[in-house]
Amino acid sequence: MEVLSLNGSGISALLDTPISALCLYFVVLIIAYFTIISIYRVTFHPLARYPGPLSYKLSNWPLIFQCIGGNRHIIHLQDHEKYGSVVRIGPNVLSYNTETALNVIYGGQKTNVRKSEWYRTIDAGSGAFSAATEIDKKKHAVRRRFISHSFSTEALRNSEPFIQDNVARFCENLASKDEKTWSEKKDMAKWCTWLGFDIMGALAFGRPFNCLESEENRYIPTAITSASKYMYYFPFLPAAWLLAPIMNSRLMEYVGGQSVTDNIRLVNYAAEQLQFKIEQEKVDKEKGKAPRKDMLHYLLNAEDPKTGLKPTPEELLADSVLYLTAGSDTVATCLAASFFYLVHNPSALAKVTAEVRAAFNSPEEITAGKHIDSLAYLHGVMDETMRRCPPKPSHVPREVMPGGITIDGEHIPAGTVVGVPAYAIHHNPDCYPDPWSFNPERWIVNEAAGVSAESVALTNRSFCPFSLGIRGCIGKTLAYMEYKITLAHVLWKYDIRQAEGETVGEGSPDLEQGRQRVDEYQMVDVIGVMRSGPMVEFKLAHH
Ligand code: HEM
Repeated sequence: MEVLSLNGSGISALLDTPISALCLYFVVLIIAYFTIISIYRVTFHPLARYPGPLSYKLSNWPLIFQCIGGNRHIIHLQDHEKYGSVVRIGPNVLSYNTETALNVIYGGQKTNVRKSEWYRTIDAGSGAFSAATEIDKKKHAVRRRFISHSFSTEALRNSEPFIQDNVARFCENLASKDEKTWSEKKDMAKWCTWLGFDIMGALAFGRPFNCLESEENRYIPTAITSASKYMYYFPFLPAAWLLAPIMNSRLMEYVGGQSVTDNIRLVNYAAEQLQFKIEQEKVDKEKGKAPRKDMLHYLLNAEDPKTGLKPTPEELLADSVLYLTAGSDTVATCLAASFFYLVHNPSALAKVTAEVRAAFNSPEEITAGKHIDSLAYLHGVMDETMRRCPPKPSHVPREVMPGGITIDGEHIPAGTVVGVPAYAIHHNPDCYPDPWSFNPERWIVNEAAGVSAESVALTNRSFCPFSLGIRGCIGKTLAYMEYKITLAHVLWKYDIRQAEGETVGEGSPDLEQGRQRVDEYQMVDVIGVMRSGPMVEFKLAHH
């Protein structure tokens, strides 16, 4: 009774307090809370001794603005240039740019990290984690086994005709059949995007998206990059995981604008493709017809041999979105960037063209396999492009698990988020001497030209466009296959050049710091990459 009466008097005292005084108490409480947190973060926090700008140590808001601004990769690089090989880029986040850190954080199967909380909200619109966003290591192992069927040797073999067919359409659309004249200029960012998307439509869902010929579905690749922007910054918002259930709601659309709308359109589009594929499989089965063996076929029929589990409908949707996004835009970025670097580096263009034309007598000979794999300069061009323009240029963040890990000789406590931004390490002169030159030769051992086996080994050890280890890209072999078949076909068939007077895709002295190199392909970092140009002309080659 006494307690009740005390509470009663406490409540009545509270009710008697004027609103203005209550507001004041509230404001004082909030200020006190943030002051204490801020002091803790810069003094007693376990990461307090790591260098970095004060604003990064206090909150994640600088990261949020970097994601929205599209310059995160440039800022990471500048921070490393200023503060050294390890920088505190958020209250709880460390960024590294050494090859040793890269291999400790991502490399080994047993590395003591997992994907960070940042991944938790990305697939909220699908109602389940995708294989790429599942944080729990055991659950991820099951999901990886599900999707691995889509990337098996058999699946890759089945993929090649779909790739060849789309590459042939790509080549036909690039130039007229009149061999005497140069074609109209083409914006290769757009054309490579449409190609990447058409290939993924055929490979994943068995459905022609026809972006190379028709406007109808071209809004989807645009929606992918726009939606990425939203998914990029959203997880850094305070209590983002609480907002996850309403991530794709009308309210968020109202607050977050076009990129939220595009995220909804993307998920709906993937759901439609998935439904189409499910029905197609049903009809084929009823008719006793062999199913079309595309990536979704393998996923729909996946069963984990260890647990007997099958993907749930929500997981199928999340992985459909994943295939659509991870598989199309990445390869498209690399292709467009290769065209940029080739037309800006005539000697590299001449060498790779000569290599491809000497290797094949006709386009029909350009197939996946040992012969194309042996073209060292073509590989050098692809790897050098991905070094300069990694399609995921910033952190793919990992959280240290209980027990901590040791990075570059220092113990990092559990709960810390760590990562190596690809763009920063790919331009670290300790790993890549003369990092701002486009130099495919650095990937090819040639003692006479001063490229030693050790330097090529370091070049490879520091290379991470696909990330590494058990959470690295499962589509890497497929991506290389698409990439090299496309480049080889175009270079075999056409002479190419940058359209006269065109600068689309280049940096400029008028732009902000980090975007001033004219010969660097400009990326807007939105998890993936938004890009424009180069503007390229084509002419049939003489054989
Ligand atoms: C040049 C092209 C590509 C690049 C640079 C690339 C890059 C990456 C990177 C960096 C990751 C790790 C992401 C993270 O940790 O957050 C990743 C994961 C993944 N990629 Fe790729 N990717 C490419 C092409 C593809 C293709 C063609 C596919 C096919 C659909 C694909 C499917 C995946 C999947 C399913 C994962 C998640 C793997 C897992 O967590 O187990 N990627 N990719």
